[in-house]
Amino acid sequence: MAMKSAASSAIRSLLSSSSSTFSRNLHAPAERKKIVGVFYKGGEYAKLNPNFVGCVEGALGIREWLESLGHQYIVTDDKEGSNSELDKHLHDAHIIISTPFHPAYVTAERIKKAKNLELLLTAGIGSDHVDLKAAAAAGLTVAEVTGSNVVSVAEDELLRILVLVRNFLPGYHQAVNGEWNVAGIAHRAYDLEGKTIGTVGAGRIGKLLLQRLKPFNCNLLYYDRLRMNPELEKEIGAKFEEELDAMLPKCDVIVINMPLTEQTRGLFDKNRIAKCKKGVVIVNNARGAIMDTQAIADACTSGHVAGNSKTSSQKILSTTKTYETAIMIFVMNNLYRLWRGCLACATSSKGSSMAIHAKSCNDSSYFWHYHRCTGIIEFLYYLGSFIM
Ligand SMILES: NC(=O)C1=CN([C@@H]2O[C@H](COP(=O)(O)OP(=O)(O)OC[C@H]3O[C@@H](n4cnc5c(N)ncnc54)[C@H](O)[C@@H]3O)[C@@H](O)[C@H]2O)C=CC1
Repeated sequence: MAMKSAASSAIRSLLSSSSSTFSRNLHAPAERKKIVGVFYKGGEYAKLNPNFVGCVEGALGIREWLESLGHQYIVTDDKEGSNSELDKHLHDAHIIISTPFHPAYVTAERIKKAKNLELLLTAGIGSDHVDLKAAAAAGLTVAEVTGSNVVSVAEDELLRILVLVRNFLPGYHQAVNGEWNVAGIAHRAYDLEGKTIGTVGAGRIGKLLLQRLKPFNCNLLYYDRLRMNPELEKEIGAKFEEELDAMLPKCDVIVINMPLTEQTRGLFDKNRIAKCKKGVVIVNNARGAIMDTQAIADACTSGHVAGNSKTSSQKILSTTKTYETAIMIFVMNNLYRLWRGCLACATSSKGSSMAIHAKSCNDSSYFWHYHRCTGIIEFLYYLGSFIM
């Protein structure tokens, strides 16, 4: 209910907005649109929290609004293969909404089938599930809600660093199994204080992580194609590294916070992992494909990497046999974090200041719109500009 009333007030304030994107579309003739939302099933958990809207049952809390405007809103979790519910609706869908937690992979083949498609909207961060070149060629707009869950993610990264550096998991398993073997934990449990921690990518999430790490009295480094302004760098207390390969051997902990692009796919291959300090802890917050799965599994096996935490979708869990094997072997030093659908529930309702980061693919060179908006409003703003 809270989300629904937030949505209604957001829409009311958007209607009074004089923004060019919005007013352009307000003057366009009203057309009944077909919107397909692809989310994971909430199941029993959907009933536990009325604000848990990021699932099929919650439908992002926008069903009432969309239907009151005469639009058709199909919501499904069935997205794989040509017989999927998603594919059944592709031919006449105008808008597809998806999340990185249960991504609808919009391939060139799907784009070709979707003759009416106008907007691919991610209720979250990252558009790597969309074939951007094919979307650009088809004149589609691809938009994501940059900044939407960055605090949740930065806090989660801090948690994962601590879990691995403090060697929390074996202790947990001992407690659960009624064991007491202090040496089994203590031989590789460390303090964060005094450790060198480097983030590869220091954008919204990377910066928040560095800010959170400052009180731990660590030596903080960052590598990014863009350097922070000197005041911010000083405030955060992190040192800029111009070369990734020069930073890696210095780090006890490496956190990956950059998007998956053509430049970053496979960035952490065998050779690059070999450049890291022996016993390094790696927390990959970004997409799995930045890391060579076999290379990281091998490095865990050899002990070159002492701890590894990655985010993953279920698909990767169930299909990457090699890595599953590695998980079995290295259950103690691998922390495998499943993406969580905390987005719409925990973060957007806070109404913190955020930005829409929309890639408008009207020609082959993307140009970028930036709108400063508030929480869930940014998502509705972009959707509204296509349907009202
Ligand atoms: N695991 C999770 O639950 C989540 C993961 N993410 C992932 O985290 C990534 C980062 O998110 P944000 O910090 O919000 O993005 P952002 O766009 O604010 O920051 C990304 C940073 O990476 C840098 N960068 C990009 N390509 C680079 C390259 N080739 N070389 C050097 N630096 C490069 C950019 O300059 C920028 O500073 C997302 O793209 C997404 O894949 C985001 C949200 C949730």
